[in-house]
Amino acid sequence: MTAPRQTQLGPSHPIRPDLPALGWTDALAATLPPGTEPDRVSRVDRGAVEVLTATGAEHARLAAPVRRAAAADPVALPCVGDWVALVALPEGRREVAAVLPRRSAVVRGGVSRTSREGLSGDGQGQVLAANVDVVVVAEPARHADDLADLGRIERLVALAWDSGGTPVVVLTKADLLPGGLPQLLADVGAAAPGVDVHAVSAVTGGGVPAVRGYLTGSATAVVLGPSGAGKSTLVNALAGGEVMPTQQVRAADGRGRHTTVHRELVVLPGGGLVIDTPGLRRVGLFDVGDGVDKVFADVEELAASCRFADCSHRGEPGCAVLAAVESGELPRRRLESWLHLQREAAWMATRSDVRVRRKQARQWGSMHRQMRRDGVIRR
Ligand SMILES: Nc1nc2c(ncn2[C@@H]2O[C@H](COP(=O)(O)OP(=O)(O)OP(=O)(O)O)[C@@H](O)[C@H]2O)c(=O)[nH]1
Ligand SMILES: [Zn+2]
Repeated sequence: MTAPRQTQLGPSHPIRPDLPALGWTDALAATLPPGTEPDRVSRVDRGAVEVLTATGAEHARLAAPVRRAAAADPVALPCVGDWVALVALPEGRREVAAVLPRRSAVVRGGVSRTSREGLSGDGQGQVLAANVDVVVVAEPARHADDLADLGRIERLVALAWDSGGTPVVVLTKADLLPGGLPQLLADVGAAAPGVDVHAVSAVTGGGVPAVRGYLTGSATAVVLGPSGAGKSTLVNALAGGEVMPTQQVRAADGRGRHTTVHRELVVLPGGGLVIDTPGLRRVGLFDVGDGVDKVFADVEELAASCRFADCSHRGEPGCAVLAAVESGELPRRRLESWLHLQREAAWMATRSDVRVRRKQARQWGSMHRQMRRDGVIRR
């Protein structure tokens, strides 16, 4: 967190006692437009958000400037975990006048219909969660006959690093793989160097306290992973009760929808917050930073000692990366995964317009100026 700045808040925006528990800080308070009140988005529905208040959840519409900004760039849409500035409307309802600056955001690309190699053709991104401290990458230790998908873990951990949060890999359903766990933990550790890896089981409860350990104070975690990974089950285990319906429960109620539909922010009774998300199918990189380099730090190090600085690691003489593959030190799968994600990251990085707009969306200043022009807020 940057150095908190003391601000003078008028009587129109009193800070309710529950806000710090939701993660409200002096640094955020310093960005709150005059005449507005802060709240944290717990859920997003088409064109409206649900915010957490001292007395429960409240729906709020988006003010015109927010709608316009989102039409130009979906990244500007308020998202679960966002802090928003609300203005009271005459009819007693409240409206989202601005999205406050995000200190972290999990943004995925590749969500548009026009795609090239499965990547977003128009460079638009989608914010999956905002203001998270920890990004839990949930991957089943075992799913049917398959073991955890290391490539999917590498991709999601790269996305997590680029969010500004700290990735943590959680291997779920550990009870389904009693004998093979130590080897799998070692393999996952090698696929995500420098990242904590935990095995959890909702059946035995094992590993859940370790995950809860990340959620002290007002820390916020988001759980990402494929459908059926056990994300909602994990959120319930963390909350110590059925706050999110799981696939099992949804199947039992016979309503036909077995997966989580909304991203939702859950306040944990013992402190901390966790965001449950629907299963992810395709996740493109978007806000490309050094996430891929971090996930493949070991391969980057090897590549630094290739004979040619521009080695493509495809067969040049003196290639240290291929030598490591041949000696068995580096799995070929990991080399392919690295090359693939590097290509994708390079392609996204050429979309400079994306980076510029992304930065704008992070900065609330432009939206604030627009709101003043539109008379949504005074001063
Ligand atoms: N054996 C075992 N089954 C589990 C465990 N965790 C979850 N499951 C089961 O796996 C299924 C999927 O769990 P969910 O929590 O609904 O999965 P999800 O990741 O939230 O799925 P989506 O909502 O579709 O994204 C359910 O039938 C759970 O009972 C576990 O630790 N062990
Ligand atoms: Zn090489």
